[in-house]
Amino acid sequence: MTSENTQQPNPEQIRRAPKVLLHDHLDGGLRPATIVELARESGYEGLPETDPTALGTWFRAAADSGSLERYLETFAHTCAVLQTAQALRRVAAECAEDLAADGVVYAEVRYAPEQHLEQGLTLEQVVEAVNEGFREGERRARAAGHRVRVGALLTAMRHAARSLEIAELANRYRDLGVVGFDIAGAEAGFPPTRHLDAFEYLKRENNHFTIHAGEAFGLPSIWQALQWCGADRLGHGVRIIDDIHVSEDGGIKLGRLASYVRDKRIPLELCPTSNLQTGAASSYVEHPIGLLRKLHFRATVNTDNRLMSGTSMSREFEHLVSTFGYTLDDMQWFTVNAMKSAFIPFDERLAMINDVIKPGYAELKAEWLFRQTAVG
Ligand SMILES: O=c1[nH]cnc2c1ncn2[C@@H]1O[C@H](CO)[C@@H](O)[C@H]1O
Ligand SMILES: [Zn+2]
Repeated sequence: MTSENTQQPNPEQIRRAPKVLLHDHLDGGLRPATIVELARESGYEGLPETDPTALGTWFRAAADSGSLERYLETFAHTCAVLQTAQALRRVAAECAEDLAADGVVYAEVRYAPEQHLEQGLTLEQVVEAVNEGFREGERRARAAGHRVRVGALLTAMRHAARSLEIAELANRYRDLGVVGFDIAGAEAGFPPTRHLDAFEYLKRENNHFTIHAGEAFGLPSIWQALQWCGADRLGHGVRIIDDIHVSEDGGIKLGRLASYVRDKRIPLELCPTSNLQTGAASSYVEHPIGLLRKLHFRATVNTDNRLMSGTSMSREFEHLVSTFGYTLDDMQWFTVNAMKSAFIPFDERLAMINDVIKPGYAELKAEWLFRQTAVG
C-alpha cells in the first residue's frame, strides 16, 4: 500500500497546489493579446507580430538565445506599451489574476519604475498605478474563487545610475504595497557593488532587498551581492553550483561561499526555464536545482518571465516533477521555503504557511483516501 505522498502530482494537482512566487517580472509577464491591444491604443508600431499567438511564439523564440543580453532585448517591446497609468494598472491586474488562476497564493512581482517614464509619468505615479492594478487583480481573483496576495519589488537597472533614488522610492512605499528592492539587467560588467549606496541606505532603513546575481556571471557576483551588498536573497544564484564539487565516487564538498549560502539559509530564487534560455543551464535534468534540493539549500522555484519563457509556476513544477520525480511533499518543501523567504512580516509568513499552504497540501495529499474504486 503506497500513500499518495510518494506519487508524483499530475498537472491538475500541480495547478491546484498552493504556490509561492518570489521572482517574477511584471514587464516579463504580459498576456500577448494585451500587448497587441496596448500597442494599437498607444500607436506603438515596433511589434514584430500583431497576432497574439504569433507574438507569444516570437517572444519565446527571441528569448531562447543562449545569452542574457539578447534575452533582455525583448523587453523593449513590453516596456514600450507600459508607459501610461492605465496600461500599468491593466497589466498589473491581469498579472494578479493570472497568478491566482494558476494557484499562486502569494507573489512578489518586480519591475523597474525608471523604465516607465517615457510619456511623462513620475516614479510615484508608476508605483501607484501598479499598486492599484494589483489590488484590482486580487479583487477579481477573489470574485473568481481564488485568493492571492501580491507585493511589489522595485527594481533598479544595474547599468543605470538611479538605484539610490529607486531605493528611496521603495522605502517611501513600504507598507503601501511595496515589500522590497532589487537590481536587474545585464550582469557581466555591472557588478552589484556599483550600487552600494542604495544597499547601505536600505540596510540603515531596515528594509529588504534581493539582487540578481549568479545568473550570467558566477561566484564573484554572488560573493559581492552577499558580502559587500548584504542581499537578503539571491535572484537566480544558480551559479553557486560552481562552488560545489562532486567527486567521481559521489562525494560532495562545498566551498566556503556555497557553505555560507547554505548555512545562512540564503534563499535562491531559481528560475529553471529562464536559465535554459539564457544558457545558465543546458537542460532540466542538468539544472542545479536537483542537487541544491538534495543538499537542502534554501531553494525556491520561480518563473522569472512568464511571457518570454512561456511558463507559469505550474509549468515550472511540471518540468521538475517529470525530470526529478518530485512528489507533493517536494512541492510543499519548495513552497514553504519560498514563503519563509518572503519580505512580508514573520507573523504573516507563518500564518500563510500554517493556514494556507500546509492545509492546501494536506487536502491534496488526502485525496487518494477518497478515491472511487470500481464497482462490480
Ligand atoms: O533574468 C533576468 N536577469 C536580469 N535582468 C532581468 C531578468 N529578467 C528581466 N530582467 C530585467 O528586469 C527589468 C525589470 O523587470 C526588465 O525590463 C529586464 O530588463
Ligand atoms: Zn529576473
